[in-house]
This record gives sequence, structure tokens and C-alpha cells, in this order.
Amino acid sequence: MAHIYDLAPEISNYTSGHLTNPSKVKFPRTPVFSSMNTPSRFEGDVFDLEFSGTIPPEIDGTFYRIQPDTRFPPLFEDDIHFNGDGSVSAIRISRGHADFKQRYVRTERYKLETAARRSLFGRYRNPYTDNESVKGVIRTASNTNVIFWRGMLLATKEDGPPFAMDPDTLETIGRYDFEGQILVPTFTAHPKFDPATGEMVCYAYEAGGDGADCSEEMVVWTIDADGRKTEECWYRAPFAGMIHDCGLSANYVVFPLTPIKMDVDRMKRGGNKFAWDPNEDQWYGLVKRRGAKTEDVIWFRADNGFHGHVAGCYELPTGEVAIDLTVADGNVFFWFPPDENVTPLPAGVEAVAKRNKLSSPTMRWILDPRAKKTARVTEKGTVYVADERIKPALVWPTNGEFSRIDDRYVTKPYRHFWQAVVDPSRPYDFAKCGPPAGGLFNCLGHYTWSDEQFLDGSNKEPSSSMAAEDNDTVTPKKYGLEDVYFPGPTMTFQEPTFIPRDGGAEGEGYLIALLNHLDQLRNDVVIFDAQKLSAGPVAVIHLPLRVKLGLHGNFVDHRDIEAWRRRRAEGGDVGPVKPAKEMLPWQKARLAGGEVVNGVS
Ligand SMILES: C=Cc1ccc(O)c(OC)c1
Ligand SMILES: [Fe+2]
Repeated sequence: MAHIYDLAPEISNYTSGHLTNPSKVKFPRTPVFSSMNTPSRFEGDVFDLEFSGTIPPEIDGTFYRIQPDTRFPPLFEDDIHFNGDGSVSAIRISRGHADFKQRYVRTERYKLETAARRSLFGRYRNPYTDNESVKGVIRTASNTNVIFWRGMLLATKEDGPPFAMDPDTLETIGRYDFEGQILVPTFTAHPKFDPATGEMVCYAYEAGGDGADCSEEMVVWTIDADGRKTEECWYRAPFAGMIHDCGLSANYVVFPLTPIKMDVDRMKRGGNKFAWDPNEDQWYGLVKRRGAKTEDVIWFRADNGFHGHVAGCYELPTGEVAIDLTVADGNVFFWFPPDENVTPLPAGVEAVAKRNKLSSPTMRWILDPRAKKTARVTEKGTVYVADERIKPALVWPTNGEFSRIDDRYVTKPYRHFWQAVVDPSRPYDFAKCGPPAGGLFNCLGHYTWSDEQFLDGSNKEPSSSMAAEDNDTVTPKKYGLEDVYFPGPTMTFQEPTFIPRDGGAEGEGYLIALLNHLDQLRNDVVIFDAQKLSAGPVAVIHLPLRVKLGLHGNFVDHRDIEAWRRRRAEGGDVGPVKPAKEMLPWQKARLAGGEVVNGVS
């Protein structure tokens, strides 16, 4: 009998790595599009999901999370996960039951590619690799975080403006420009919310031009609880790198600048936007939240490292700013290797880093706003650099990523944090699972800072002694309690999210996360008592399908969703969300210059 492939012989839609037959819908057979990360492209609803255990009846709200999920075979066969279209999942939990909903974010990219029934946008954040028909289009895939803000969901990615969605239906309302108040080309996937004031502090890097010109300019805004922009200040970064997350204290914002560097010439040659620079420092920009001036920034530098996400950030009674985050000892984004033209490697050294062998401890940095600094004047502008290099005050070898805290403690000293943890000493069933897609996050960890490290001013030790002295090497050690859960050799976790218990103290509540069954290619949603992870989940909600490896998620209390639904109704005191009405200034400038701006709606 003829094999089916004899009847339909396989002809690749790629030639030399380029999509040459866009009418054939077949994704590359690369690790990026395999295993848990095989394109799903599923939109739909599942009412009343099956579950084991007991879904705590006091949980009433929605866990939103977002994943990249590439919709059409990409223009480049070696495309990366971070270039996939944003798709939001909502797990609505109420009365001990759970429902599931999943929808794509209807970006400009989504609409144009749908109309063409093919991919049109090329490499990650490199418009020079796009199809001619989409020149001048806002090309963000909106795939990195999904945030509840004033009654709307904002799907965000740092390369472009956010898109607003309806929290109930997940319908896309449109591009959101904060009612005309934020008009720069880029944004952030990690705005921070001050629980004391209700303010959103947000920022954009590569913000000065069209969002694809490797601008070193960045901008920081405050939006108050009523949606009004109250602060805006522009700064110059020491180089065009990635500033993915930030730390927020009561009076400061800290910006970790990671040494993966953009290069516009490389982009024009069709290459990667970013390249890891193993010879560059990691930097921390410290700025004031209120009344800030461009020249107030202090850029602190430390030995090379790769920033993960921020756990907490707060001020010490002595005035310094503490920021805790994971920092890996090499290039986490192995798909952006060093550029041989920039950092030629010594003979015999492999370009692709020690992937999956990186260590990723939690580090505390203490930054002094009074630090002496020097203005470095360059042709392009002035960079304000601290005179002294810094070292971490402590290193806790948690070896995880995706740090989360009880978000009611953003800006404050905090006790608890949670991470997706990599423990290579645990068994892993390679035969059943293959290489662990997205990284071996085989445990969830709950960490509690010891009294000594809980820096609320009650410590006898003056905080300044926390800063490492010259030439001191910082020895990693445990700085508190570790409560870790390992589900078994065929499973990994995605980012955990904390659900506070009503009226509870810090860290009292639940932890929710997606569990990947790498052998079954299916997911569960697991709920733990947040302070008893090692006891195992209290509920396991069984999704009948596979979701993609996502980035970030957030839990929203149903009372907030309800209250805002009323305020956003026709005739409500705020009214419906108003999406952007006009194209962005960089697009207008192109039009004025006689250039093509396609697909603007
Ligand atoms: C973890 C980070 C990260 C950084 C930049 C991105 O564009 C992204 O897209 C999903 C993810
Ligand atoms: Fe992130």
C-alpha cells in the first residue's frame, strides 16, 4: 500500500532558510516549533474544566497569561519563539470551578497577515526583513505580558505599543495610546503598579526614533490611578541594549540594562537585532519617580551577567535602594549569539553558550542615590556613570527565573518570593520528553528571606555593610527558607503567579501556574497553598489541550473586573475604552517624508 507521503510528496516551503512557498502551510521542523511549542493557533472556550483535588472556593477571579503562538509559517525557517503572535489565555475561577478561554491579540500584524493568509513580518524586531507590503506598520506581536489596567487588559511587548482587550470576552479593542498621552514607538512588558497610590510606572527603551533604529533614548512615565500622565522624563542609556524589567520603590525606579546589544547595520544585513556581548558590563540605571530630570540618572555598572526578572525593590531606612533579581552567568538568549564582527571569539571557543548549564541565582543589589558620578559626553549625548563599580550584596543560589512576589508589596520590604526553578539533580525522562522545551523549569520554589535579610529597618546591622567591599568575592549561600515542589520527571512549569487571600498577610494565599506535561503534550493548571509548595497542589485543573510556553500572567480579582465593567459601560463614570485614533508620530513623519506607510487603520 502506498504511504500517504508517496501520494502527497513533501516539498519544503523553505529554500536556503527563506519562506519561498508561502501558500504551503507547514511550519519549520525546528526545536522552536516542536514539542510543547508546536504551533497551536487554537482559539476557543472550554466550560467547566475537569479537575482533581479541590479548587479553593474563596478564589474568585481570572488568571490571565500570554504566549507567543506563531500563526503562519515564518518568513525565516530559523525564527525564534519570541517572534510569535500574542495569544491570551484566561482561566476564570469561581465557586470551585474553572473555565478556559483563549484568543489572539488582534494586532496590526495579525490583521494584515490574516488578510494575506501568510506571514509578512520577518525577524524579531527587524523590519528590514519584512515583506514590502508592510513597511511602516506597527509590527509588535504583543506577546509578553497581559495586564489589567483600569478595566482593560493590555497585551504588551516591549517593541511596540500595548493593545487593549476586553477582560471578559478577550476581544481586542485596539491599540492603546493612553488617550493620546503616550506616542512613542516602544513600551514595556513590565509596567509596575504602586499599591499605595494606584499609579502605573511604565517606560520604553529604544524610544527615540521609529522603534527599530537602535535608539539609546529611554523614557519613563507615571500614569495616575485616573489614567492621567503625571510624570515623563527621558534618559540616555550607555548603549542600545535590552531593558526588559524594572524595579519600583516608593521614590525610585531601577532599570537593569542587559548586555545584549542592538546593531542597525546587522539588522540591515538581515541579521539579528541583538547580539550577546560577553565583554560588556551589566548596568543598573537609577532614576527618581517624581520631578526627575534627565541628568539625575545614575548608571551603575557591574561585571557581565544576564538579567532575569525582578522580585522586589524598596528603599532602606538609610536611603539606599535595594533590588533583588535573578542574574545568570551567561547568555540566556542563546539565539542571539555574540556578533563576530563586534566580539571576535578566541579560536576554539564555541559561539553558542553553555545552554541549559547556566546558573541563575537571586542577587540583591544596593544602589546609593548619593553615589558620585561622572558625565560621559559622547557625540550622541551624555551618559551619567557612577564612579564606583558595584557588586551584589548577596547571592542566593535559587537557580530559578520568573520571580514573583505578593504584588501588594511592590515598593516595600518583602519576605516571600516564588520562582520557576531549575534543578538538574532531579530525574528527567529524556526518552519520553526529549529536550525540555523552554528550559528545564522542573520545580516551583517558594523562598522566604530570613529576618536578617528583611530590610525594614529593624535590623541592627547598618544597611551600608550590605554592599560588598572592594575585592570581596560574594559567596553564594542560602539567605532563608526554601520550599520546593518537584512534580516528576516528565513535567516542567511556567511562570507562577501569586493570588492573595482576602485580608491576608504578605504571602498568604495561593500560587497558580501552568504545568507542562512534556510526554503528553498537554497542560494542567496547578494551584498550591503559596507557603506549602512542597505539600503539592491543592487543585490540578486539567486542560484538554496544549497551550504554548507562555511568558507572563497575572491574577485579577473578580470584584475589580466587575467594578470596572460598570464604570466602563456606556453611561458609566469612565465610559468605554478609547483605542488610539491616530497613527504614531514616527509613522506620520515617514508619510510626510514621502515614504510608504502601509496598512494603517
Ligand atoms: C523574557 C523575555 C522577553 C524579552 C523580550 C521579548 O520580546 C520577549 O518576547 C516574548 C520576551
Ligand atoms: Fe518578562
